[in-house]
Amino acid sequence: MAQPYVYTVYRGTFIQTSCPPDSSTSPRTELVRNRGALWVSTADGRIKGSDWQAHDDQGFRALMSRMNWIDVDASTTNGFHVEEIKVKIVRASEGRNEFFFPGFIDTHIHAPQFPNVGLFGSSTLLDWLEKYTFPVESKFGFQADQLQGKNTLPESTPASALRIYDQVVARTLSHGTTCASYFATIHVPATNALAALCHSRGQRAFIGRVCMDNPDFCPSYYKDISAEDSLSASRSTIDYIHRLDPKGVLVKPILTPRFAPTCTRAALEGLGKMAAEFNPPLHIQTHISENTNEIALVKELFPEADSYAAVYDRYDLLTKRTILAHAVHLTPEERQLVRQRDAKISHCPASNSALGSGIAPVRTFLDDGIKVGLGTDVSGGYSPSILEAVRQTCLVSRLLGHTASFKQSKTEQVQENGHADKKPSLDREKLSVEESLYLATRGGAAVVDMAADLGGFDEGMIWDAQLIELGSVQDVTQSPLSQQNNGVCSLIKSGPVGNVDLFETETWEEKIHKWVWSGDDRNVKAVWVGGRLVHSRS
Ligand SMILES: O=c1[nH]c(=O)c2nc[nH]c2[nH]1
Repeated sequence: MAQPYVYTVYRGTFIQTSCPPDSSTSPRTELVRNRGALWVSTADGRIKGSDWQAHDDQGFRALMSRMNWIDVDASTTNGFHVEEIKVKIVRASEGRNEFFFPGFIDTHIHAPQFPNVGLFGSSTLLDWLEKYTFPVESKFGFQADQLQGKNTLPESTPASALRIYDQVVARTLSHGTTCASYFATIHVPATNALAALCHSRGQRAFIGRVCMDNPDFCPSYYKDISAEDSLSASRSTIDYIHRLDPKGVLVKPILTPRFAPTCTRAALEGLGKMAAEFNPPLHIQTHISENTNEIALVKELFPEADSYAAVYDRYDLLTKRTILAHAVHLTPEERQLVRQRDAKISHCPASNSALGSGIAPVRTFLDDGIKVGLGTDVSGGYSPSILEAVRQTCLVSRLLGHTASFKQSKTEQVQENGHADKKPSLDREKLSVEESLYLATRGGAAVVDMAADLGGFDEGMIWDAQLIELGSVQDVTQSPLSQQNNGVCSLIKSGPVGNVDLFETETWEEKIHKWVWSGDDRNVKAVWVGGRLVHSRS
């Protein structure tokens, strides 16, 4: 039987990001590396302390003895003294280039679209929704005609839906995603099942039942019956999640008007009121200004509003707990409104490229003081990996300054104000690896309103973390080629992991760059959420 222990003590290298990549006046975002020990309470999963002197065996022994700790795996029952505190030790190997890194936060992902990963052809947002997305999401509940003559209750969930939800949670965990803000579907039972799966697998999650009650936009086979029905269905998932996790330790509800075109005014109004009813007010997530045809449609559907952002604001849906996905084409006035309301932006570069939506001006958001995190946006996005989102964030930021619309907006600013907002320079728009990693961790934490708890290794933060293994230089003495002579072909335990090739000529910062550009889930050796081991690569 496992022996109880008070702390888990993590030993090895810890890497995290430092200051936010906002404004030219603040210091550059950097990676911070510490070597030593950090301990986490098994009672609440929070970081209780660290000792960077304990980076070698002598320093670690000194720490163990100073703290009166005893290794639970090395101790025997009769060797234990009352005053000793039992700890479990988890070690990151130097030789294998292992390090602890904060868990990734996916601020925008559609769980039911997981079967469509990689399927989007050459569609753009509105036709993609019709052709790929609504059909796959509609299968998460039973239609009335499917129920006829069958012994199936309308409140049940198809087995295939449960399988997909289980798969998406397992897959994102394996990529180091410790927290995700999920869009589910309109179906209450399946949405509740997603919440229960995250809870049992141990992934931190925001779960949103999607509201879509506008009969003029939503397909007849996939829509809420009415605004009233939409609100009461949302309320029932909220109640369920509050019963499942009363303190919201791991799983929380999030109101999810899909986007303005799918919602009637009555539904938007009801959702804004519902968010404010709770203390603290509920989180909200939606899409905004992803695609130019979508923006034109919103203008047509809501002629009374000055802008797309103003539609949400009108119904009190722009709050400090609101996550706005995409925001590719926001106007300066909309950005100002978003900033005033302290609403947050989920940047989804893979999806924006895949659906040809455009390039979001992340540097401008940050200059404006808007908080930004990263989203995979499965399945507009083709990958469930936030590491891929980090890569794409860097890449698209290098192209932004070259686009005609970007150059045009800067020219217009000069014509209007006599100067551009910031000196237009191609380099200015570029986001570095360090900045993108910041957005994937601390940035995401701010977007889900948990900046004090997640995204780093500060004392008091929750241990949501991943153990990354880059591997080592290929050991030629172990290669099958070198062993041909004696006919032995043993398993190679040294050498690279996945696609990351190291030559030991790299600085530690360069190793991180190699991880970002060439790494994947093969490099994720273990993942913890709230101190609980929730994934390990076997
Ligand atoms: O990328 C997106 N994915 C969606 O499912 C969606 N719905 C509205 N707007 C959307 N954008």
